[in-house]
Amino acid sequence: MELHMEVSKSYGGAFDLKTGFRVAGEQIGVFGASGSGKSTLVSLIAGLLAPDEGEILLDGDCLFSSERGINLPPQERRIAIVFQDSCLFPHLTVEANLLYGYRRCPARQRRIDVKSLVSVLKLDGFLDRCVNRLSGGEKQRVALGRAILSNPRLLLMDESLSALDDGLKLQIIHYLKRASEKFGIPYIFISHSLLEIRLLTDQVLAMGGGRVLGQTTPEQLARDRMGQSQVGYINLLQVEKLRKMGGLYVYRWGMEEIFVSAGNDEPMAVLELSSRDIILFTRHPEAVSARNLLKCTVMDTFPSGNKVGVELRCGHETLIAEVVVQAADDLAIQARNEVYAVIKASSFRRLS
Ligand SMILES: Nc1ncnc2c1ncn2[C@@H]1O[C@H](COP(=O)(O)OP(=O)(O)OP(=O)(O)O)[C@@H](O)[C@H]1O
Repeated sequence: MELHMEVSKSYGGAFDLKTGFRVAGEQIGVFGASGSGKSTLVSLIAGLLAPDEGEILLDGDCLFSSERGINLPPQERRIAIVFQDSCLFPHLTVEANLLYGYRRCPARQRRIDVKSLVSVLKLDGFLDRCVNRLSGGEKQRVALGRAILSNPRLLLMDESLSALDDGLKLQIIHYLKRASEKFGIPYIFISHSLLEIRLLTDQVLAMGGGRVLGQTTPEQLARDRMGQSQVGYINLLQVEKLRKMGGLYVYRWGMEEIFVSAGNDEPMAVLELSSRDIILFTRHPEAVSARNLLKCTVMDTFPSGNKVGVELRCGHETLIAEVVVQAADDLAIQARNEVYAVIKASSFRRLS
């Protein structure tokens, strides 16, 4: 998918969006603070709003051009949107909701097999049920299914996962990536959650004040924001449960065993760990109360605000820690040094 936008839109002087960018890829994120113009951008792409002037090209096809007098209506753009609120037809069943767009799509354009989509989204058991009797996460899966079945050339998701709890969010993220890859549907995912952007996209447009400020990777964005973020850089650890021991859960993380307070009995989990909760020692610390002591190699350091980020290699895994500039100087932390990372069992948060 390639999108080119060179547009301006003013809400009567209250807010101006003025932006020009070209982005190519299948899993694109739009990240920005509340009020930065993300939803406005989405509405312009979908045709729900018309720019004051400019041009929008999708895969070379003109969706809007003030110069050529082109403004394709939304239904001719073949772009589906999923909002935060699933916006289903309340009087229809799951199946009728799912098939709404599908039936309106000309038979020759239908390339998605309904059965396999229903199975990917794990909606098999719900088809006859009225959507009023579904949980929030189930409704959101139906909304995604309906959007995908409309066979769009592009799927737009505007804060589609914001209202869900972490467990459901991860489940849906998993479905979404599979569905997008399996059916070849590119998406643009809009969020103010860096975590969601990191889990779902591989490149990001950063928005601020009605402008696209730049294009980067989710990883780079997370590193750049580490110093100014209240929560630092959030490491995401894919772990496998080994056993329970003395009130703690023991997980396998790469080649390491880690001790975690907030575990559960699921065999797999994703754990969050803030860069702020990792304490670095240049020599082996004796007698520490923290349950996790990991021997690591410093791979790189990077500035982020008034902090220094430290990229650590721990077996085959990577961790990002942060220290203040003074500490980085005092400890002479630099690439290829060996350090010990000390982490309390209570510092991990379970996402799933
Ligand atoms: N119809 C409108 N008329 C006037 N101002 C508007 C209108 N719609 C949005 N705005 C303003 O435009 C700015 C951008 O709004 P937009 O919804 O695009 O931001 P956003 O980045 O999606 O925010 P959020 O993350 O809070 O949804 C905001 O200041 C908003 O108040």
